[in-house]
Amino acid sequence: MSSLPGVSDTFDPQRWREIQSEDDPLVDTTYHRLISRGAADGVPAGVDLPVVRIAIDRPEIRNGFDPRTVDELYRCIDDARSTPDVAAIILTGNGPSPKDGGYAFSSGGDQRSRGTDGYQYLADQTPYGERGADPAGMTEQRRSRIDRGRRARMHILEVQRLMRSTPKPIIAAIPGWTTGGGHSLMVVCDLAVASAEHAVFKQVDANVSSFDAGYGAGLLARQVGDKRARQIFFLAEPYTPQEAEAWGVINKVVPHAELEDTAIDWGLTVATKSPQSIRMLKYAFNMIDDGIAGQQAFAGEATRLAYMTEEAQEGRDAFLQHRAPDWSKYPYYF
Ligand SMILES: CC(C)(COP(=O)(O)OP(=O)(O)OC[C@H]1O[C@@H](n2cnc3c(N)ncnc32)[C@H](O)[C@@H]1OP(=O)(O)O)[C@@H](O)C(=O)NCCC(=O)NCCSC(=O)CCC(=O)c1ccccc1C(=O)O
Repeated sequence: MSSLPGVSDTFDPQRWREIQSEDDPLVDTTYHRLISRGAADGVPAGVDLPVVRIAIDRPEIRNGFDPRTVDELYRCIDDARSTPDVAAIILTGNGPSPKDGGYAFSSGGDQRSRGTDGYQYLADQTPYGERGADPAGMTEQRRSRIDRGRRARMHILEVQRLMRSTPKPIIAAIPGWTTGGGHSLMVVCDLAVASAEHAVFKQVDANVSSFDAGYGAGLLARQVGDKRARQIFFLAEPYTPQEAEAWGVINKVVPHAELEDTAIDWGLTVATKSPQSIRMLKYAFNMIDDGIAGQQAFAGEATRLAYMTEEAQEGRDAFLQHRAPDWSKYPYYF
């Protein structure tokens, strides 16, 4: 775990305030809100800016994630998703490792926590959802079944779905190794910038008998083309940030020292755009690959837009006033 406030060598503590929960403190991740430096940001120093930074904070194991890490990622992304003045989210990995100086975005599932039916919480970790679900009088058989289901998880996939349905761009800032489930998280991010000196990509799933056959493989193929995606998975060879950029896996390679500033600049640039346009565009980009779930997300926002029209308000008012709606003012646009 990194010692705050210098959580990473590309992290500028002057630009961030920590978001922490006293009741349920984050252990495996860090969560920060961008704040103004004053004149350089055009608003008084210390004022919140519309970008957050979420980082896996397990540099000793190349930011591999276990079930608790996954719970925390979910909590942080959900908080950022539902904070109305946050426009963009940076997802990264803290580092370098205090053990050997290695950098990582994420090495994927913590293989030490992998059991026979999923990834296991350690004995001292409280599985998310444990609270309030322990009815008295439970039989031993039922308790054992529930415990087993709670303790063996595959829920990084829930994080992927949350990232996908979050109507705000998620920017991967990639300081180093990006492998396995970490590679898949990067694929699900909307934009990605990587360190020229330290980023290395390698899709190792098949080396350890795992396979992200969802977004990790399917969306990657959409991004880089079918043959290249097969190469990345079947050969599991390391590839460079320059190759990642050329193949379309990431958007840009920058000097390591500029990694987080570039991600911040992109986040702040997104924040200058129309929130409605960004929301509709993200869902539009997702829709073809997400099937009816993608259509539902886009359609929900279309419904919100429709609710803003006088025509929709006439429908609501007519119902509440026990009268027939009067559509006569509204043309059949074509
Ligand atoms: C990432 C490496 C290529 C980096 O290599 P290197 O720089 O030489 O460092 P190392 O000396 O190997 O590593 C340093 C240190 O970290 C430990 N470590 C690294 N990665 C992990 C990890 N994933 N789990 C546990 N420990 C890890 C390593 O053992 C060293 O420890 P020491 O004590 O110092 O020896 C290289 O490290 C590497 O290849 N790592 C393993 C990558 C890997 O196998 N990842 C798992 C792939 S499978 C996966 O991610 C599936 C999870 C998932 O997303 C998923 C998919 C589908 C359904 C559900 C799920 C889910 O819910 O999880």
